[in-house]
Order: sequence, then structure tokens, then C-alpha cells
Amino acid sequence: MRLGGRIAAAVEILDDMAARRRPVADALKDWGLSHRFAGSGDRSAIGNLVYDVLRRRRSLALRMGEEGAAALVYGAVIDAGTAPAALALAIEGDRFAPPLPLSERLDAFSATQDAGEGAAAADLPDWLAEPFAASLGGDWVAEARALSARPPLDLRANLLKATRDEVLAELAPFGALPTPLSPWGLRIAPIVGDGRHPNVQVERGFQIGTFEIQDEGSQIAALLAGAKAGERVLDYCAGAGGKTLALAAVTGNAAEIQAFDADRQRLAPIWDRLARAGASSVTVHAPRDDLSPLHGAIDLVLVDAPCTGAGTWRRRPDAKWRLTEAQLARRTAEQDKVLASAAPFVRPGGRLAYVTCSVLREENAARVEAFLAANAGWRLADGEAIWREALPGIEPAYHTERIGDGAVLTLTPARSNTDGFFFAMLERSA
Ligand SMILES: C[S@@+](CC[C@H](N)C(=O)[O-])C[C@H]1O[C@@H](n2cnc3c(N)ncnc32)[C@H](O)[C@@H]1O
Repeated sequence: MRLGGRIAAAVEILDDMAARRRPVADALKDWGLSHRFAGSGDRSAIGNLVYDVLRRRRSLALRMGEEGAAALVYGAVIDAGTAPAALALAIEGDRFAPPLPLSERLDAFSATQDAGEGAAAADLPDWLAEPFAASLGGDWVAEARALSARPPLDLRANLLKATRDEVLAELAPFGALPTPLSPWGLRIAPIVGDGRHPNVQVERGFQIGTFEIQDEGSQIAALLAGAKAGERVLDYCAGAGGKTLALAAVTGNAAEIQAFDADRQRLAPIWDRLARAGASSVTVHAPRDDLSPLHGAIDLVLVDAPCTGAGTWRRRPDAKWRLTEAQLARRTAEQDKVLASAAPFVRPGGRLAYVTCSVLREENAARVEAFLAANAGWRLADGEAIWREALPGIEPAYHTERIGDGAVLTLTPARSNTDGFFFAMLERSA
């Protein structure tokens, strides 16, 4: 396909998403099924355009002076490195290309990165300006902009099967480098231009379990949870097992790990993943299992709570435009409920790590405050001290907030170059 056809396809997909209010992954998949002639290079170029527009829809519209999908896609093409004159030349005579905006408009667009201020500059819906400012302080616009950038592909070496150096050697052809924070992490840089990330899942190492795909922020959250050999650990919101696998690896399969999730569907992939990773220390519980024998018997409960995913918008940018205040309120109610049902499993003197992949204070520090207010006999640990112990020599790369004697941590793309993750450690008195 020529550039004009790719631009037309991106416009079609964006219009389809808007008309049918559907997630980007579904719209892209459908387009691929009904356009089987498109090669893999076309698909990734079209996908990049769609994702770029979704990440920066508002600032692109402001700079372009119009909101139609075609104008936004043209803007994304220019931002990805094609000058307006070269763009005009590339689509000249291409009958598939949507009408090009006026050349003065394209020149003005390319000459300015300025997209006003507040929510528009931050590429957020208006209602999120206040929660972002309350969560991330004076830097909130820059923080939100970093959430609108293309993400890297992060991997975690599975120490049960290989060293990080061995995985690095295997993935050297893809330009994988060690991540700066996680001792197990590898990173393949964000996509440039029309490119795409390698499909690492077909690599031998992935097939035999020497590495997993996992954002460095998620790796750090699992590391900070501090599971130790010999402990009993309950991963209460295990989902597909991303953190369960990391917990098994960090303890060298020498902790007893119980994995639970309320949703069978989400839990389903965990079996294959555990087998591939050689995580033999994990027992998986189905949603209807009776967990009451574990009450008061767990050293460490990990609550990787259901959340808005506001820390992952680099990877799921459509979600930020769909999120509503009502959904946020529903999530916080769920978080309180999950914390209330998970806490009784913690033994006296044990601990509960509360993690989300959100940057919103409402889902994070505010939930910790609500938990502490409702539960006597619990205290918040100092997250900064936990970081120093878990990551010796690694400079702090987080936002922190003190609550009472303790402190909570928030990782963000701007601060830690990871997805947004929140971490708090709650301790039950002995
Ligand atoms: C953020 S996801 C977990 C991701 C997973 N820990 C990982 O690292 O791959 C949150 C999970 O919480 C689960 N969940 C929601 N409500 C729950 C509840 N009341 N009890 C247990 N799990 C719940 C959801 O099904 C979802 O899988």
C-alpha cells in the first residue's frame, strides 16, 4: 500500500471506533480480517497511525485547527517525521488518500508543538485535569504528556530459567538493553516511524520460558512486594499471572504462592504461563474455591487491584477517552471491597502490598487512607525505605506521598520511564 492508502485505512478505523464506540484492538483486528491483502508492514504502519492519533487526539486537533480523523492522521504522519512538502508529494495522484488539509495549515501545524494549556496540552478529557493535578502536582501536564508517548517493549528475564545476560544475548538482534531500574528487565526501545516491535513471543526463549513480556513498572511492583523464600504468599488478584510469575522467580520457587482471581476468564492463561516459566511453587485457586482455611495464615498478600489502568494509557490510549467519572467511582468502590476481602488473609504481623496500574490518587493514596481509617491494627510502611532495600543503589524514580508515618510510591512514564504504577505496603500489627 502507498502512504495514501495507509492514511485512509487509519481514518476508516478511527471513524469505525467513534461510530461504534469500540476498543482500538477490536477495530484494528476487524480491519485486518476484511483487508487480507494488506501486508504486515502496512498493518503495523496503520496501527502506529491509529495509536498515535488516539494518544494525542486533542493536541493534534488543536494544532491542526480541526477535529476530523483525516486531519489528525495527517498531523500524526507529520509528527512522525514527514515534512508537509514531502507528504504532499507522497500522496500526489494517490486516489486512496483522503483530501489533504491546506498547505498553510500543515505548515503551521508542523511549525508548532504548542497545544495550549491544561487538559488540551495534556491530551486528556477536561474532567481529568483536576484528578491529574491532585495526583501529580505541578508537573501534571508534563506527566500526562509522557503518558501520550509511544512505549517501549519491556521484558523480564525469568531467573528460574536463565540469567538476564543470557536473555540479552538472545535478544541482541532486536536491540534489547538492560532496563535501568529492574534487575531482571530488558527493554526494546519505542517504535520509530513506521516500524514495529518484534514479535518476541515466537522466539525460542519465550517459548521455553526464559523471559516474559512485562512492563518494568510491573516488575518493580512485584519486587517491592518483597516476597521471601519460605513465606506463604497470596496473590489475590492474580489475573493472567504477570506478578505471580515474578513472585515465583524472585523467591526461586521457594515460597508457597497461592494465586486467586475472582474472574475465571482472566485467570485462564495462568496455567500455560506457569508451566512455561517453570513456576512450580504456585497453587491456583478458581473463583469458587473456599479460601477460608487461609484466613490469618498468609505472610504477604498482594492486591494488584482492578483499576482504571490510567498508568497504561501509552499502550491503551483509547481507554483514556472512554473513562468516565462514574467508572472511576465504581473502580474505587471495587478497590475498597477487594482490600476488605483480602486483608483477613494476612497473619498477625504480616503484610499486604496494594498495587494499581493507575496514577490517580483516588485509586491509590485515597484507598490506603480509607483502609487505614476503617481498619485498626494496621499501619502503612515507608515505601521509600522498601525501595532502598529492594533496589540498592538505584536512585529514587517515583513520586511519593507521606501518610502518617509511612509513604506510598507512584511510578510514572515521566518520572521512572515505566508505565504508571502505585505501590503501598500495609502492615498488620502482631
Ligand atoms: C490489574 S488486574 C491483575 C493483573 C495481574 N496481577 C497481573 O500482573 O497480570 C486485576 C484483577 O483483579 C481481579 N479482581 C477484580 N475484583 C476482584 C475481587 N473482588 N477478588 C479477586 N480478584 C478480583 C480482576 O479479575 C483482574 O484480573
